[in-house]
Amino acid sequence: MEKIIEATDISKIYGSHYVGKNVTNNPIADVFQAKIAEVINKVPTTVALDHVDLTVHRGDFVCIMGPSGSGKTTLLNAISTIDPPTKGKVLIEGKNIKKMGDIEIGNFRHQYLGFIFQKFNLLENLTVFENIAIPLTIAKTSDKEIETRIFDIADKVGIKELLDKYPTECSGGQCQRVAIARALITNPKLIVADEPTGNLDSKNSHEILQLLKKLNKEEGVTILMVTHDSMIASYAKRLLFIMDGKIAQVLDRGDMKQKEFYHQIMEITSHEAMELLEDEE
Ligand SMILES: Nc1ncnc2c1ncn2[C@@H]1O[C@H](COP(=O)(O)OP(=O)(O)OP(=O)(O)O)[C@@H](O)[C@H]1O
Repeated sequence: MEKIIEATDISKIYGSHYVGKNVTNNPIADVFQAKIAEVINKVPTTVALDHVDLTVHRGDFVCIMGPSGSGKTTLLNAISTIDPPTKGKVLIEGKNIKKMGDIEIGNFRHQYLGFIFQKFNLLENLTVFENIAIPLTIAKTSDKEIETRIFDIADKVGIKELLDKYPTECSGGQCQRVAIARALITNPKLIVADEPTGNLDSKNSHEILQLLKKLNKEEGVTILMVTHDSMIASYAKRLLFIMDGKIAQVLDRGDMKQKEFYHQIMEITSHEAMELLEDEE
């Protein structure tokens, strides 16, 4: 199967160690540099990702779960060009993202990736139509094509009647559908979703996941999603549990029914929760 993402041995270290180099031949500058090193090195380093390997194939629906601070968002950002890893290699469609310049990264994101965030990130002074059109306008797509594509995608995600409204006139669930339409409008190879239902109630969360599932099944859209919610995670085909920056466990759904998969996920997450509880006296 075709590989969309191949991340090999990636690590992310925040607050890296700085060594002042006495290369200036200027004693005042050298003292100044040593002082800077001293201050910077007081900031503790965090190993947010620790030698992680991850491969995502075309048509996958992968979910990343794990406790708060375990490195879920860092992993998502590291493999989606938002914040590259400190060490290791990330290939998207065979292209090494570390070797790209800013302009190339911008074009690459536009061409290959669609982002969905918890906070929707819609522009409030633009209509729903205009919000979805943003990526196409930037790519100088003709007005006629923009219209055709927006009507098509609006139909697929169920927001045809909202196109003339402003985001402030839409509900949370509707706003997330708009954000999904905007993410899909360029036909990206990969949808990257960070807690896409974090701002929604459970009914809307399930509707959004049904939509993502349908897009994955019927349109072959590849999805990589972070969630802390076991029920939401049970929509995925593969689950990665991350712990202290490492992939601690991988769970494949295979032929399992969603309920059965959910029970397996619950078993793992409740075990984690149990470890946080103190024994009774
Ligand atoms: N920009 C940053 N600078 C320094 N440390 C950071 C930065 N971003 C994240 N971290 C640290 O890296 C670790 C992983 O953070 P990350 O946001 O990936 O966790 P997470 O699993 O997504 O957490 P949550 O579920 O709470 O959103 C944490 O210890 C966090 O404090």
